[in-house]
Amino acid sequence: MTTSAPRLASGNLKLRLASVAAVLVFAATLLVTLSTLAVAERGMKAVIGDQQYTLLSGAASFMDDRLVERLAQVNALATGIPPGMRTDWQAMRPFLTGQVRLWGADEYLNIVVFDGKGDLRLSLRELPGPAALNARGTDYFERTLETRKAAISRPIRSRLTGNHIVIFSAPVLDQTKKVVAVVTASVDLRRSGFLRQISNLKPGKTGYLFLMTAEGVIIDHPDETRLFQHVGATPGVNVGTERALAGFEGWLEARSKDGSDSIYAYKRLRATNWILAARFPTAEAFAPLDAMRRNAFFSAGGLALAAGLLAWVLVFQLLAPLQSLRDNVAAIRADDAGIEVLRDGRRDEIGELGRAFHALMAEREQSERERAASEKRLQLITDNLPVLISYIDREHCFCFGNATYDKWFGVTAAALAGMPIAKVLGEETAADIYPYLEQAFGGHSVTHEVRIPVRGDPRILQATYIPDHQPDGSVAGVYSLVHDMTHVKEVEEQLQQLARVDTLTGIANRRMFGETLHHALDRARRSSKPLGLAYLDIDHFKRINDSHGHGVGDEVLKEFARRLTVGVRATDTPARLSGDEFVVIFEEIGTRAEAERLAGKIVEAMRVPFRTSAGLVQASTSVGLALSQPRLEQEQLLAAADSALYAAKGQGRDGFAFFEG
Ligand SMILES: Nc1nc2c(ncn2[C@@H]2O[C@H](COP(=O)(O)OP(=O)(O)OP(=O)(O)O)[C@@H](O)[C@H]2O)c(=O)[nH]1
Repeated sequence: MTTSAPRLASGNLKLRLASVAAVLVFAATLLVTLSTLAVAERGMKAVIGDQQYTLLSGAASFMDDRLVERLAQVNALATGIPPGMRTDWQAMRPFLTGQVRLWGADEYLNIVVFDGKGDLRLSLRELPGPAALNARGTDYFERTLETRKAAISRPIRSRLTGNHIVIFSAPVLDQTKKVVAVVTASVDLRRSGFLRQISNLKPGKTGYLFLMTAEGVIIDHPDETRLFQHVGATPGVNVGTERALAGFEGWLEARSKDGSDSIYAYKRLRATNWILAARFPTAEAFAPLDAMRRNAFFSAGGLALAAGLLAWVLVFQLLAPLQSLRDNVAAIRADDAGIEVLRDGRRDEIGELGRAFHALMAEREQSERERAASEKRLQLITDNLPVLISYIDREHCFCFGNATYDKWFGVTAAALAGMPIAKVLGEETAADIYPYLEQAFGGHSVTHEVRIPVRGDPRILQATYIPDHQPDGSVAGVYSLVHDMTHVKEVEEQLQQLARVDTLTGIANRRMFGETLHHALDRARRSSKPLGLAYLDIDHFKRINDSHGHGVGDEVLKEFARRLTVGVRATDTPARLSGDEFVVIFEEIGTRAEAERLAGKIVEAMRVPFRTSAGLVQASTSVGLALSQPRLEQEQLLAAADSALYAAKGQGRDGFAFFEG
């Protein structure tokens, strides 16, 4: 098992997953809490806003009631003036005083009566200013005159007293419904208890109510400098008030001109169309909410932290089996444990994973065993083959080699790995085989022979190089198969030798005769010394065969060849051409006489009876002689000798004849 493979990842994944789960749970809890808080805040704002508006509506209704009540009161005073008294200012005073006393209230600053032209006719209280006053041009007087109905003035700063007042006016009509007098009752807005009462409704400690006309003139405001000022007189914009002037009623959140956020509520008075407004600074309104938010934030944070921690612990525990699976796999890889530890896992997906691993590794181990066995078999075969098997890389070094290298060169397989060819086979041999190797690296299978001494014994080896082609077409290395051809070569040589020797007689056969004659003729031409050729045939050999059998015939042939061999010079070559036909090449014969002498010697030698298994056999031979000439071809020389033989036969056999060209 290899140990160079990358190590298994450490337990970071478990830690990371647990941390991610913890952070997610923490974030989710915090998010849920904060969004719930946001919803609660919105709800609370609505509650506060609605509450403000309800209170304001109550106050407005209260003011309306008071205004209408007073208007009715003044109207009742005016219409209650007896007909004879309507322009009798003197008589009117005690009447009015009596009536006002009846009301039992001190709510009016003064009751003043103007005539139809607007001139002041009667004042129940003493006026601090000039006695001559005219009401023409005032909004309440003109409106009363015009509508002949009771009216409420816009808020006014009294020219007489400097008080902030409103005036309730009612017409006094004569029988012709003409306005003959206008009764007015002035009310000090701020002292009458009319605003004071509603100011008790101010929201919180920093909130307040304010009142303005439909046109935006401030009637009541805690900041006295703004009284009777238009709202626009203070720089800045209050969106709420702008909208209220445009007709909005209800509550909203807006930024005040001083820059702080507030809840504003607006309600119009029915009697005067004035706008009663409440401002409740958000800072105070939501102070409890802020505390609540802080508390909620901390408790949510705590809760989220606890939940996150819990998630962390749970995920850590859930992943523990995965950790143990990882540890088991690591132990298996380190050979500290067998794969069996994976089999008996939990009954869940991780256990499944372990069992799947086990199955996979069992299959792997099985195929590993099979591969090892097959490799062993192959190793056994290759190591016992009388063949060198190796793989040579591009650096001309052996990558591996079989045991034959050890047997032949004394280099073990372990020592061979990485060893250069030159070191194993010798520099010279290596130089001889490099060209063939290069061809193999070029992508071609190559076979060549090489002579290498193996354990001191010169051997002829045949090497075959097979390129190891890669998928990309390159050649990574070369498989080398080398076998010893020495014995084959020897046999081959023997065979070749055999092919040149006559098997029956052991002298040269026709083939060797042809080769020898060829070379002998060359030599004869170079030395200018002619050679002689004798063509021999055993006389009536058929008869010997016929009378003694073929075996005896063979014995005669063998003896004939032997006598021929011993009867000639070492430089001469006797050969059997076929059947009972023989030839002898006499090199450097010199003369015809010499040739005839030799032929005569042969004829003589063959007359001696042949000792055979069938007893002595008498035989003789006829010889045809020819001498080579410079321009005479081999075939012509042979034909000449044959022709001479024919002549010798014709002359009665047992003798020789010379070719007479
Ligand atoms: N025993 C034996 N006989 C052979 C062999 N080769 C050829 N013969 C026989 O040798 C005889 C040769 O006969 P020929 O050369 O035609 O005639 P011959 O009887 O020698 O007569 P002449 O040549 O006219 O003197 C034939 O009968 C062949 O069958 C052989 O290897 N062994």
